[in-house]
Amino acid sequence: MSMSLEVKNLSLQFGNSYALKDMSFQLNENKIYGLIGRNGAGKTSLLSLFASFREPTSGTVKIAGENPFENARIMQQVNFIFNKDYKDESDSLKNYLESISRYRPNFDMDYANHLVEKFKLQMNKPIKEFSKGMQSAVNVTIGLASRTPITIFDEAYNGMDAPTREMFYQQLLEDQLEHPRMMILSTHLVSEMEHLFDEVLFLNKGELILHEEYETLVTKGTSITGAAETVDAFVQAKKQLNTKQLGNTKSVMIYGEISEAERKAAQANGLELGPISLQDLFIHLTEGEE
Ligand SMILES: Nc1ncnc2c1ncn2[C@@H]1O[C@H](COP(=O)(O)OP(=O)(O)OP(=O)(O)O)[C@@H](O)[C@H]1O
Repeated sequence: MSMSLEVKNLSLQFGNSYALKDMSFQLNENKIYGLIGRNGAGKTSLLSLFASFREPTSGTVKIAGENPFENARIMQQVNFIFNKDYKDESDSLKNYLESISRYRPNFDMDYANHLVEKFKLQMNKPIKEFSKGMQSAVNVTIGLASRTPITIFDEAYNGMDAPTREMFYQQLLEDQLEHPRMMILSTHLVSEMEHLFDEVLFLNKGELILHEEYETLVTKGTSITGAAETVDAFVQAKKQLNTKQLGNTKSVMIYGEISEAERKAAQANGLELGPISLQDLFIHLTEGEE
């Protein structure tokens, strides 16, 4: 079964307000997608439609060509990892992992044990007694060890400290090499996660404002620095994201292709061209009036 995920003219309303507006895109198997957006942009709403937690108001989601809603065969192919509330979970981690392994056909218990050791979790302790960061490590262990063809991590790092997050990223990349699957990672932690992404989707106020390969995206963002008039002349026909000026020196972030001829002309005119980070692109492409 080919694990593509196709979204067409998708909208989701809560009452009169749109959480998602007329979105269309396609995701393909075995790639890692970064789903990036500010608070309230619609990330969880979108992911909950993939996980069949609700139905769209209009438009369609198709997974492997089928509507996933109340479709057990398709839902077995999707694993939605979110910040679950474990306050009533008195099962030990060991029992909990065993019960999950029964309905996740690719679940690898040896690998789960390896992750439990890496994350320094106690197998015999009730999950409700774990700290917040440890509960997130439990979620990540389940998400990785289940090896589900579509694995979704919705801000799965919640409460994890920096070394634990780093371990998560490293395990994810290593396991993806051996057992490729489609992964969707929603996050605000753009700078520390960007190295994971094959493709990036930016959501802003319920709209998909950009879907691009990571490598292409970062080459499209450029900072232009130099004498104010020369910078102004160069950027006037470009999409400008942010401007800073100190005396007569100006620096403008732009987004878009720059031809080799333009690059040479800019340098001949004394302008400096530099890369801008995905974090900067995120901040400046999604800012604006609230
Ligand atoms: N159950 C709900 N009822 C009403 N409105 C909702 C509901 N769930 C989400 N919304 C609204 O939909 C919009 C998108 O919310 P969503 O949780 O999808 O954003 P998000 O990008 O995941 O945000 P965050 O990064 O803060 O988790 C917000 O305006 C939110 O208030």
